[in-house]
Amino acid sequence: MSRAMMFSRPIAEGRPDLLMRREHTIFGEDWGAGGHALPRFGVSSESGVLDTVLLGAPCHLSIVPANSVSRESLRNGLCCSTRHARAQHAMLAEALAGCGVRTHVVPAKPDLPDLAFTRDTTLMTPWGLVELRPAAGHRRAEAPYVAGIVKNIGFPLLGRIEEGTVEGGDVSIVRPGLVIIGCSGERTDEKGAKALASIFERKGWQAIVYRYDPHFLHLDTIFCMVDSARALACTDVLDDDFLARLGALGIDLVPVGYKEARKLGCNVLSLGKKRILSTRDNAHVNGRLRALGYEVIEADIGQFTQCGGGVHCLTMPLARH
Ligand SMILES: NC(=[NH2+])NCCC[C@H](N)C(=O)O
Repeated sequence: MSRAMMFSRPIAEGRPDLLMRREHTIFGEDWGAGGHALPRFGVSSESGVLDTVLLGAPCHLSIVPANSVSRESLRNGLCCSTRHARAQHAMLAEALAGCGVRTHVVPAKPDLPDLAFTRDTTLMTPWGLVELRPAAGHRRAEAPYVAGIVKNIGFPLLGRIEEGTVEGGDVSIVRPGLVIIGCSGERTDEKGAKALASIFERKGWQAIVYRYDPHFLHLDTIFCMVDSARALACTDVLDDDFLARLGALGIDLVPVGYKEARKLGCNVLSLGKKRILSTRDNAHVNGRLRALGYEVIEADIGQFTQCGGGVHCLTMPLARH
């Protein structure tokens, strides 16, 4: 699909009110004479070249005992330094910018301690942004807040999840036409998974719902695409039927151990063109990726991993080529 198609077609589909402007649509931010600028948007895979990403300011980050990793951090007496978190986050943003990725940052809000984990509250699809429905009580208010900011920047909203609960860490847009939705029953539940699946199915996509144990916070802590046909996978944890299904879908798996997954070793962000943004603490996983020919860019994000989230959780792609 040409770049122009990729970004212009969904605009018309997601925003019927913009149909009339379709003829002015040129790839990028140019709407032609008299039109409003609409940023590049649309994500149809986890590994297309990353153009634009959403980050959230971590000024009020704290370790909320809402997942197994963060509870362990608290047991071990760890705590957050917001100064340190901000410095690490700035480095992450710099690493992205250094790779040619545009970033938008959602401003911090005192009552939203996990706002930096932008992955979970909204989801950019090929057709526009979906406001998700977090299950975690302390994260519920993030979704409308973040969706409002993204809309104000100029990105089109496709809709919102109104039934059940869905968090974006459970969504893997594997490749055009195929999405996998993790469902632990705690963060993403059956109703929410179904509601999100139907958005994709209505567009002719296959949506696979994978049920797993809620000990693991989100699917992206145990399974993460690094390429159109390769994923990091905590193979000891993922069940055999699912592993077989991934194999049948032509997805090659790079095994990641349970302890590495707890350190968010699976939780990487593909920048496309065999470039992976990963956590500095996961030397073993990074080494394996390098041996497979990937360029691995390491980010020191210890302040965030102790809260249970890694690079994938801290980033929500808004546009990929
Ligand atoms: N996509 C992810 N895995 N996000 C991690 C979010 C971590 C956050 N502390 C929470 O419990 O909600």
